[in-house]
Amino acid sequence: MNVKALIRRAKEAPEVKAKPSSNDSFESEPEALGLACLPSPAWRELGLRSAQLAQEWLPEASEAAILRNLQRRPGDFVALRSKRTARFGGDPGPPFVPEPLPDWLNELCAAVSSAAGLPMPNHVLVNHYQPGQGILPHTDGPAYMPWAAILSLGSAAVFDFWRDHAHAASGEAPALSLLLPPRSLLVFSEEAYSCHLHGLAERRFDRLQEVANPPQPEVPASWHEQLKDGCLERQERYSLTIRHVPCGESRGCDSSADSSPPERNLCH
Ligand SMILES: O=C(O)CCC(=O)C(=O)O
Ligand SMILES: [Fe+2]
Repeated sequence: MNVKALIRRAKEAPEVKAKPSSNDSFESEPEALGLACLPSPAWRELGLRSAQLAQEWLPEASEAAILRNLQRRPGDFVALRSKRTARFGGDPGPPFVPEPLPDWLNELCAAVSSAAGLPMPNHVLVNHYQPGQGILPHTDGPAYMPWAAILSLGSAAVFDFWRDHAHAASGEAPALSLLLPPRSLLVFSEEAYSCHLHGLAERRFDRLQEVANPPQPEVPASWHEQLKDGCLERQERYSLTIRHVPCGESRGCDSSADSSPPERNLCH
């Protein structure tokens, strides 16, 4: 049978909904994260103005709850060449087509907003990487307010900043390499957001010697199995890129929430 016939037959067949088994969590409600009273984070600025990192920001129980919430909804993800992604909050456009965030992501966004002193985020992109996968150097662009918060879950990975496209293509060392441990929150804005590129190399091992923030005073005992000759082996990692899509009249959505970034040239 050819492909057209297979498609016709699939369309004509009655829709059969898979019945979840009793231990299947697909139908269960997403969990709250318990983030109401997080202590103020200890931010560290690490070699690049307007980039700061809070290590051990998220409690382990909240990390586990986020991962369970994401694993409950495999249909939210699309597979790309080098990762899987799930988008919450709508198409950033333009035009921005806002969609409400699920309650547990609103809870996370409120905690990020209060920890980093940022406006309430309205958009979350989840990236799911297997060991060896990464994301090419890029900027997040003008669709968002000029800041991003990245929450890492499941594995540490090294996150690089590059001065510009020529630098990223030059084969030289990045302007800054940061170790993002699981449960850390990276926030970057202004120059670091608008001028620099950022990305994660597609490799299985990250060299700890090359990062601006090697583990202090020593590598945590729970990482020892992944540590070989000063290199840390990546595990499966999720990152949540938490941002705010401005919602001005010109973008075709609620102007009362207008928070378009001012036009400023920050790059030298
Ligand atoms: O996974 C990461 O840490 C980076 C994600 C990122 O740069 C993005 O979503 O734009
Ligand atoms: Fe990005």
